[in-house]
Amino acid sequence: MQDRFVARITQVPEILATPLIPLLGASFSGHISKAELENLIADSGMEKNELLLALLPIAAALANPPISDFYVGAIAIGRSGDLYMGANMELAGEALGQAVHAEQNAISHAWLKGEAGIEDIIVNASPCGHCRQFINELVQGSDIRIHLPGQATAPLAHYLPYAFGPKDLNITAPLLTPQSIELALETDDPLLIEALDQANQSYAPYSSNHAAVAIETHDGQVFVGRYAENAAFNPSMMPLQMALGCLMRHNLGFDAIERVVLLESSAGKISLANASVAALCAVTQVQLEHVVAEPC
Ligand SMILES: O=c1ccn([C@H]2C[C@H](O)[C@@H](CO)O2)c(=O)[nH]1
Ligand SMILES: [Zn+2]
Repeated sequence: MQDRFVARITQVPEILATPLIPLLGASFSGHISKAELENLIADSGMEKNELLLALLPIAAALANPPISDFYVGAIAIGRSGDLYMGANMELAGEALGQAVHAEQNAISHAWLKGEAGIEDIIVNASPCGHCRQFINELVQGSDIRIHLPGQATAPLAHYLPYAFGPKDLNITAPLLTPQSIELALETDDPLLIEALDQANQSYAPYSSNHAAVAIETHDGQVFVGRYAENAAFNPSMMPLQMALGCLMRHNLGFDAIERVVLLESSAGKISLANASVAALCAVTQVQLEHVVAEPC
């Protein structure tokens, strides 16, 4: 079991901790497959919703909150039935607006793994207004079931009545709808090719700035983030933060970073370069490589 789970596992009921511990080895990064979940239900004898809430201390253990020291854990359940954990990530020394909420990290985790819909979100603290707004941007967002400790499960519409959302801006394909953008770039650099592939799956209906970040670590691993815009603009999730969230889930420190590429469209009404440089400076001295690709 990884060190970060040692203290947290004591908060998990023993009937669940026993079958869970073998999953929390070195490679665990917050993903539990549907089959693994079914085994946990069978082995623990716990009811599913009770078990999901009982997993939250493990999700919270993925957090990196150097400013607040407040650990938020979230779990998104994809249409496939797989579980995707996420936790809050704060960038020490940078503007608070550069932080990522646990719910956003869990949702982006599911998106990066190919989920085209989310059925349930489980969180250990009441989701803030910004997260409710972010969830409302998702495919069938108002129907997503929200599970909180001590509360009856209710759809997002209960937590965000009279919502503002994509439809107000005439956008009919919400976030998680598979995207197939066609940006092109002449390159044989594998990191740029990965960034291009991810940018082509990014969600930018408001600015047309299809964008992605690819991070290479010293040991050659690659972590990616796609831009995910929100109708209310400010809750949008930046690709750099999404990729840093992957590093965090994989238990890697920011000192593992070797290269960072931001690739964005030449057709965008905005650029994420300045904001990304500011966020990146907070975590590493590695310089941002900024590449612009042309729509085909
Ligand atoms: O819905 C919420 C509310 C807050 N936080 C995080 C953000 C920040 O890191 C810390 C304090 O607000 O908690 C979340 O992750 N989700
Ligand atoms: Zn929030």
